[in-house]
Amino acid sequence: MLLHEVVEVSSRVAATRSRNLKAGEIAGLLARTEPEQRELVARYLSGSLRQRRTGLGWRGLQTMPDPAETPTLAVDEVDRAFDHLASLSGAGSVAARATAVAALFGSATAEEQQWLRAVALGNVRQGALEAVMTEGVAQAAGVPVADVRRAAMLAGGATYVVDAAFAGTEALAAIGLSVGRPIQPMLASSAPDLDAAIEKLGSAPAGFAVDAKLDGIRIQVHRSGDDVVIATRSLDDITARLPEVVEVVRALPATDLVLDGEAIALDDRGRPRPFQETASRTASAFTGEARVTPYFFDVLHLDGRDLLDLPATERWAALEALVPEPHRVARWRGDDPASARAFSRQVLADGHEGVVVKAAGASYAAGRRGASWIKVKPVHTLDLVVLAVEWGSGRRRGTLSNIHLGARDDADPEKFVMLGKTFKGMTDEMLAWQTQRFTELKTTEDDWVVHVRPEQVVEIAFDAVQRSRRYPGGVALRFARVLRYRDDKRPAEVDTISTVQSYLE
Ligand SMILES: Nc1ncnc2c1ncn2[C@@H]1O[C@H](COP(=O)(O)OP(=O)(O)OP(=O)(O)O)[C@@H](O)[C@H]1O
Repeated sequence: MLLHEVVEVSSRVAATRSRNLKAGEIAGLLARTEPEQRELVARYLSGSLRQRRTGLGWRGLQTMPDPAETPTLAVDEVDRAFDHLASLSGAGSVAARATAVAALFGSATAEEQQWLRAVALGNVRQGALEAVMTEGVAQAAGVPVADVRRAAMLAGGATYVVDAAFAGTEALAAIGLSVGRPIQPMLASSAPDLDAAIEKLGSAPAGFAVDAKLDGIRIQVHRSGDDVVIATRSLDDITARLPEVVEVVRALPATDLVLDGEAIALDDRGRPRPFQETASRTASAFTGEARVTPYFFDVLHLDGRDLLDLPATERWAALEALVPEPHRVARWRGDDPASARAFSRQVLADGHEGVVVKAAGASYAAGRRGASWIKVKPVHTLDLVVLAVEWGSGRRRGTLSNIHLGARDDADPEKFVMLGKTFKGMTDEMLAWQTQRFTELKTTEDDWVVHVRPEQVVEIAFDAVQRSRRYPGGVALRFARVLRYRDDKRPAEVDTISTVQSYLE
């Protein structure tokens, strides 16, 4: 398969708003791909490489060699070139990398160069969304989409189950949780307060739990013997960054296990430190010193047994038997709302960001945002995307400071509606980071506003949503401030304009 075809299909997928057409384009290409290249082509269509690291940064890709006139690059050649790039290290690697980049990009047409550059930097806008990819794979292989979806959640994404889908429904059904391979984490829906959350659970006969919601980073930990793998919410491998978590997990009395939890930096008295300190240990751009502590809230596999489909009460009992209390999330269990409320107040008094209410009878729904986990946070927050940023003045001269915020259009996941701006809540470290990040994402610049590709997700706290004629969504945020940049979320996952409007008083 020529790269050219993948690039063409990617741009057609990006150009249409229709989910059916997108899935149809993907299905069409996969159906005409050689079997041994299908998985790779699916990866490329989703905007990612097979190689987790390439050693390439935007500086090394700033200038491009003259493009080729006609497309001749094949996808397996591209894959081999990235394998080679990923293998370069040590003395002489800078020169070797430049040579390899020149060879690869010099054989690409202008359009292919653009795509290769974006994919190498993790910036492909037209990367097919997981849901569309799932549909495309199902269509191409002629199997039910639900079967592909289930397998994809357990395998870490639809692109990993392409071969199984083409082998048929039995091969898909045989895909289970495999220790060492992260699965899509279960997500929570939200409710404005505890009573609403309990009501949303419905008449759950088995009762419910209220967990402290720790404001750290999600960790999924796999252990097989002494081998430990730690993955983030977006399934990135951060094992090497968290040796103290590896140590805790190695000490547990089991051989094989998969745990779900949160890692967080705490102060001497056990209260959460500001989120930035946890982030400074886990985000690639920072090198923080703070020690983090793992707190687990679920166990998905234990010594040869998958626990995903068991009711939560049984998984919680297994967790209690396995993980000592200092490494478990504070949890209340029962069915009395008054006592749940008292626990929830205590959690907030201890400095945590909220609670997660969980149905006791529910299985672990990998990759789903369902009604079995419901989060309640007293501070309103939204995940939004940065659309543009303004050069700062005074003390902030020379930095990109005031960010323009966008919510997602309800109908079109690639369109964003401007909601307002904020320059509040940014630490000096964040300002330095965002100045570089938004320079990389720049599309155009006028006077003092730098417009950027809408790719960076930011979590914003606010006091209220007001009606406003100033912005196209008809609403504006009151006292919006930056809580953090979120590298574990994609723009297609940010809050929609109707979610923002639902906060109108
Ligand atoms: N006890 C807990 N149980 C489940 N999730 C928890 C718990 N404590 C903290 N969390 C965090 O809360 C998140 C659950 O909310 P959700 O599924 O909506 O993810 P999110 O979009 O990352 O949410 P948020 O931005 O509120 O952290 C988890 O991803 C996890 O990182």
